[in-house]
Amino acid sequence: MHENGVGGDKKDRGEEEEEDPPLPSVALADSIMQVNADLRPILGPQLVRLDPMRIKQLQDPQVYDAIDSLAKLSAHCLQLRTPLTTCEKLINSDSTLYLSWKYDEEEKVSRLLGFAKVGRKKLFLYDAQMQTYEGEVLCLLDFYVHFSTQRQGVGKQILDYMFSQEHAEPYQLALDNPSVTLLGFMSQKYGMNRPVWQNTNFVVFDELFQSLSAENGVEKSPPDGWRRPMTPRRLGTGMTDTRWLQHAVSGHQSKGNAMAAPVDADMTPQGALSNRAHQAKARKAHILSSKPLW
Ligand SMILES: CC(=O)SCCNC(=O)CCNC(=O)[C@H](O)C(C)(C)COP(=O)(O)OP(=O)(O)OC[C@H]1O[C@@H](n2cnc3c(N)ncnc32)[C@H](O)[C@@H]1OP(=O)(O)O
Repeated sequence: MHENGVGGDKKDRGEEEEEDPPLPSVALADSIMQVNADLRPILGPQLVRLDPMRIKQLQDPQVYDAIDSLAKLSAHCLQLRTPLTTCEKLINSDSTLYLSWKYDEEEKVSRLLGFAKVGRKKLFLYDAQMQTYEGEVLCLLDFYVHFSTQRQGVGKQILDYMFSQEHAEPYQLALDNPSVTLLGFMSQKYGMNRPVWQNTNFVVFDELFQSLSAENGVEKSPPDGWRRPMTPRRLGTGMTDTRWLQHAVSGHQSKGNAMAAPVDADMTPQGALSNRAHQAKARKAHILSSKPLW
């Protein structure tokens, strides 16, 4: 987690270039996100907002285990050694978990389908013209839908609910080191197809900066907590490219990559297997070598 709010070192996400153990089988993975109880009295609706206080109040080891297990699958999918999300970490954080789950009346079990973890972070950002911005941004820190349930609309339901609860629009969301799948999802489901990579590995969308710029010749005032330097500093040539992760992990290994979104996913085995920490380093090296910063 990035307690300093500026992206942080990827080491704290547990990213390693070591080989990971094989993915759990579908049967095992199915059983670990399942709770043999009716969680309706505990969780309430099937889309639920769990802030740290609410998670603490759950006081239900079965629910904690199920959430932790789903978060482990998320980490495994992204080739991270350590999960980004655990109930214990959540209780001691200022992040919020949005959880989708359902009760199976026939089998009398509750199943966790997916989650999104978000938090507000103070970020230092560049737009595509290398103007600098500083502000508190809603960040998507971990997002996963169980692989048996992907591409059935659950992810969109979770984010729609999250946006309504956080009173935010999709363009106001920053993505923490997103996968190609997530970039495709944001493009396809929310029309967000102009990502601006930050050297902290966060991605924001160009629309965020557009929303702050002049409209009809009138400068819009920035939202609360935002400031833009009065004299924007121009760095280098003043231009930067939209950068895509060339070899990013593209969702679950058992799923196809075809999508109707303009995302340049690498389909080679090397691309699929290489991990995001490596790409982040390569991208940073490219930025530093090709664009003089001062
Ligand atoms: C900041 C971070 O958390 S980065 C990590 C993001 N998480 C991951 O990449 C983990 C693996 N992927 C997932 O868990 C899920 O696919 C999520 C969370 C990205 C999306 O959840 P879903 O329930 O699948 O989303 P939903 O069904 O609403 O939308 C599906 C869209 O997502 C994208 N998508 C989902 N899975 C895939 C895939 N395997 N290949 C390509 N695109 C995909 C596509 O745009 C797809 O639209 P389409 O099916 O019409 O082509």
